Amino acid sequence: MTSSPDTPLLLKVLAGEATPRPPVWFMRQAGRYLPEYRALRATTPDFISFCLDPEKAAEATLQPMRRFGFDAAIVFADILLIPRALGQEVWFEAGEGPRLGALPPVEGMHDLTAGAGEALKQVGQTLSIVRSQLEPERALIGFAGAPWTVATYMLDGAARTIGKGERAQARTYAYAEPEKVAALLDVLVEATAHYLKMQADAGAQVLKIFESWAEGLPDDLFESLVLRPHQKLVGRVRELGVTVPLIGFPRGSAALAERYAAEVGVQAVALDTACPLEVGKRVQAIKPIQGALDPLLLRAGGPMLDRRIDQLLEAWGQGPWIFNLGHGILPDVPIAHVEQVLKRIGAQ
Ligand SMILES: Cc1c2[nH]c(c1CCC(=O)O)Cc1[nH]c(c(CCC(=O)O)c1C)Cc1[nH]c(c(CCC(=O)O)c1C)Cc1[nH]c(c(C)c1CCC(=O)O)C2
Repeated sequence: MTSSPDTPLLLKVLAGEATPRPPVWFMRQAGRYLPEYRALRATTPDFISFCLDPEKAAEATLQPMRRFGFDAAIVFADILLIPRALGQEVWFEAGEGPRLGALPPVEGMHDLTAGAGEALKQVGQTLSIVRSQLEPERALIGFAGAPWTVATYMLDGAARTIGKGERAQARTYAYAEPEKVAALLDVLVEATAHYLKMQADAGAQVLKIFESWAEGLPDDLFESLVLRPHQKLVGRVRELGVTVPLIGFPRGSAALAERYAAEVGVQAVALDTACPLEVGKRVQAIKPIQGALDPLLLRAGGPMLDRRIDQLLEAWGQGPWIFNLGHGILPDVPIAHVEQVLKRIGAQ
């Protein structure tokens, strides 16, 4: 099917159409590197309350679109809204990141299946506001954390290791209490499927699944904690009638990325910074890829930045590819470096 001139580049790539340049958006493109974000954020210091204020969250989503004209907007929200909606306390310590209260018993968790639950309806409102203000040629992305990544936060709770690469506590549970962890993942699959459906109904044209903690897993755990739950989630999302394309991001698992691409029914695979160009090419032979500029190179800028963009264009530019970072943008990235990238790609 050929698309209209208004069809966003991102949707064209995800549908397998050739495009004159890769679509560009950045993970965490809304956020602290933007002075306008810092000013808006200061009006609601509590981060969760900010995420659940549809007017403010929509404004934060649109800020980077106005400034840079990225090809896609990603709704301003957080993966930790799901544990909160399920009944676990979530808060953010200034300068330290997320903290979670005691894990409620799986049987007692709130049911999110009816319209994704009251605790998340604001995210749908944010999406509707953004869609009504976004030009038709820009895509709107909704998202959720993948079951294992969200589970690591739920299991690690207030532990000091939270947010560290090892996810030591959660992984120990995965070995010591496999049935309990499997039951938690099943609850998350179901809740997340309904949450993603609600987002598609509210105007999200693409949905991204963030598996930020796929890193460092031995292959048997990768299978039980990542591959199988992603397959279940994709299956449930489709059963619920969602037709929009899905992007999976199994961060830190380049060695297993081809398997992920072949075995999980997402439409595209997002690759992280450490994924070799050769591996990206092999994944690209299976389905469209997204990635994977080093966020630290974006911070550094200069000729090395141009050189790497050229390398990425050379390696991946002929196939279906969405230009992005390998992980989130850092708060101290100079705005001029973002502009440098967009110019080099031909997007500005
Ligand atoms: C693991 C994870 C989280 N949240 C998210 C992930 C997966 C992506 C990844 O791996 O980075 C996803 C996320 N979080 C946020 C977005 C918004 C949309 C966008 O990408 O612009 C998205 C897509 C806003 C946010 N989420 C958060 C901020 C910063 C908080 C602030 O503005 O005060 C933003 C803009 C807070 C957050 N939220 C989370 C952490 C660990 C932190 C603290 C770290 C930090 O401060 O950067 C959990």
